[in-house]
Amino acid sequence: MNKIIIGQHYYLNIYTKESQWDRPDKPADPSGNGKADGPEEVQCSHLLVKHSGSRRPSSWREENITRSKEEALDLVKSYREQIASGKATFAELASKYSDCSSAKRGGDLGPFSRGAMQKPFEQAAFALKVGELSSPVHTDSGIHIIQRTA
Ligand SMILES: N=C(N)NCCC[C@H](NC(=O)[C@@H]1CCC/C1=C/[C@H](COP(=O)(O)O)NC=O)C(N)=O
Repeated sequence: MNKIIIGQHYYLNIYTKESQWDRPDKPADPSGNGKADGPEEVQCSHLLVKHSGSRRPSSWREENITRSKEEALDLVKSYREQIASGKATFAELASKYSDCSSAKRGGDLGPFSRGAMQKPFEQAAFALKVGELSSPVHTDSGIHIIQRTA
């Protein structure tokens, strides 16, 4: 049975909601990543470029997608460079060029937990800080750039 000592302070991490008697030895991490296993849920936008090897080589943009994987990677790299350099916004390019129906929402996939997306996508998404842009990510769908938005 835990002893309650009247008047003894305890410390509450307002981000992870964890409490402890001992004085914390470092400031709490506002991203709530104080937990070893990171966030429960993230929100991301993505720009998907499909290729002939995609699990479904078709999209709202193109009935039958025949570009090679190499061509898709070149496109993804050029889009990433335009976004990273501020020449274009993520939403502008995703809404024009993404081979996913989320293009209509500037690439927004909404919030999702682990288990919703294909593993390579999930691993990359959960490793991003809010606002961060991923490197090109390969899944069975094609090649993605991911931006974590929440
Ligand atoms: N929960 C939300 N918002 N939607 C369900 C997502 C289902 C999930 N989808 C993916 O993993 C691919 C890669 C990341 C985004 C994504 C989008 C795909 C890509 O296009 P497709 O290869 O399907 O033609 N279009 C929709 O599913 C899956 N487990 O297959």
